[in-house]
Amino acid sequence: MLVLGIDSSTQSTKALVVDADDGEVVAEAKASHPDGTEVNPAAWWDAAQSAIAEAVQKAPGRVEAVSVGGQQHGMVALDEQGEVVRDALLWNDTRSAPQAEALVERHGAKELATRTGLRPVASFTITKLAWLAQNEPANADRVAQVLLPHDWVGWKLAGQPERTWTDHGDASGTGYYSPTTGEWLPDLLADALGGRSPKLPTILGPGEKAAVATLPGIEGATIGVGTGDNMAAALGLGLEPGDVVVSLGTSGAVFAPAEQPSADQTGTVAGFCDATGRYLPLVCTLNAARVLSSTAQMLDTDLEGLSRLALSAEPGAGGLSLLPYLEGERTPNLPEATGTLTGLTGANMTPQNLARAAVEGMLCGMADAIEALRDTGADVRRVLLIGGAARSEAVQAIAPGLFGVDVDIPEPAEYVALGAAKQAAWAHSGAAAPPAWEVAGTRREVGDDTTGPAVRAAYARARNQVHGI
Ligand SMILES: Nc1ncnc2c1ncn2[C@@H]1O[C@H](COP(=O)(O)OP(=O)(O)O)[C@@H](O)[C@H]1O
Ligand SMILES: O=C(CO)[C@@H](O)[C@H](O)COP(=O)(O)O
Repeated sequence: MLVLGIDSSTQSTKALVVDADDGEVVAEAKASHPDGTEVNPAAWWDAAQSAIAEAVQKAPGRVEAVSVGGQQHGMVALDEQGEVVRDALLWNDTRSAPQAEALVERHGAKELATRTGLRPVASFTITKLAWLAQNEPANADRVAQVLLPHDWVGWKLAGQPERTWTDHGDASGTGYYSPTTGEWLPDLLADALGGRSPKLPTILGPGEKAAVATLPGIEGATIGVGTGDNMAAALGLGLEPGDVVVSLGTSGAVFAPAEQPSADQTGTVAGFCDATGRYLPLVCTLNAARVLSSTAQMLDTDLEGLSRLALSAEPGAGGLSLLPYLEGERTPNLPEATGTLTGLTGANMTPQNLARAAVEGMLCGMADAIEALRDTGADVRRVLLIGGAARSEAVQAIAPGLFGVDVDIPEPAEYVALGAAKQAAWAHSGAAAPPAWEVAGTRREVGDDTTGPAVRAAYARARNQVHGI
């Protein structure tokens, strides 16, 4: 039996057709999304249709089930007719930072963390709705329903039926959901939206069937509940206790499976749910893969060239440290920040050192995130490195020393789409648990580079010097 997994992430939609017996990928396709932090969801739908049509056309048989993993938190506001009220504000749009602060002031960080598992930052949906209410009240008046990106794409696959739905994983990134009760918190939603109370999607359980597809090429296929992209990656990787994932896409996301919900009132660790009925504490930065592509552009080279340059420099980049806050930052919470390069001298200002500082700077943020997870009780026995920038040889070689732990690099693959495919197979089977597919070709890089702590200390000094933290 064939199943289809969709990853509707920040930069693109990926579609994988997978053999449900063993998880083998038999066909795949990809279509780009526009740049920017506000996007008309129609662009995701165009990309989904194109990637699905191509993948299905290459597939050796009929697709029986489909599921969508999507970039988390994006605000998809719909009117009474089901039309989008305005472009979606994405997880990496920082305009709602003042509204995040105001929510914390009004309710208190402890109360919000206890109720929602989160301390609001600009990424979370609730702050975007508060921004809408304050800045575009006429649009806020038209909001009849709020969905997340994966909810919306799944609903389009089903031909926009009366019922909308979501899952616990993606719901846990809104700021108006309780990970402890598994229910919406409509009072917080109404509070953010200036007293307005739009409808919310039905929250379905992890392996449930949500609907049936109407899209030509996959008509009649079972639609699984879908989830956030990080929850889908966790499902695709089949994580064990002691595993921590570092996902280097547009965002740098670090997460680990957990049996209990978490509530970090400092806001470093977001207390999300996963896609299996458990939990997924997660630390996220706004600056990962694009730090490397921007640096490559600055050095007039490509991503392979950047990797070669970085590997030809000494650890520590001759004394350069890059604070890579190119898009502002979420962790640490510095929405207005820009990037900073410190330690420049006439001798160290080489392309090699600049390339190395970019890779080290991005990875130092991930190393801090691993430590933050450890501080909340996560048992870090190995790190799995995934996402677009995990394909970089320099990243693969430099990460273990900075993380101070062995790093496993699974065969480069689309683990979000694979997790979505697994969820589709689960929904179609009606089984109590998802299928256990093996992750292909994992390679280990050993974390025994003794220069890592000094590089991290230099990075921490630079951050303290520039931002006082
Ligand atoms: N070999 C590579 N080295 C560094 N970055 C890479 C490499 N291959 C892909 N990328 C980067 O990965 C990013 C896309 O990763 P992906 O995980 O698909 O992102 P997202 O899920 O946010 O859409 C792009 O920014 C791209 O430049
Ligand atoms: O905001 C978060 C997690 O809280 C991001 O991880 C988004 O879910 C986007 O993911 P990518 O497109 O970068 O994979």
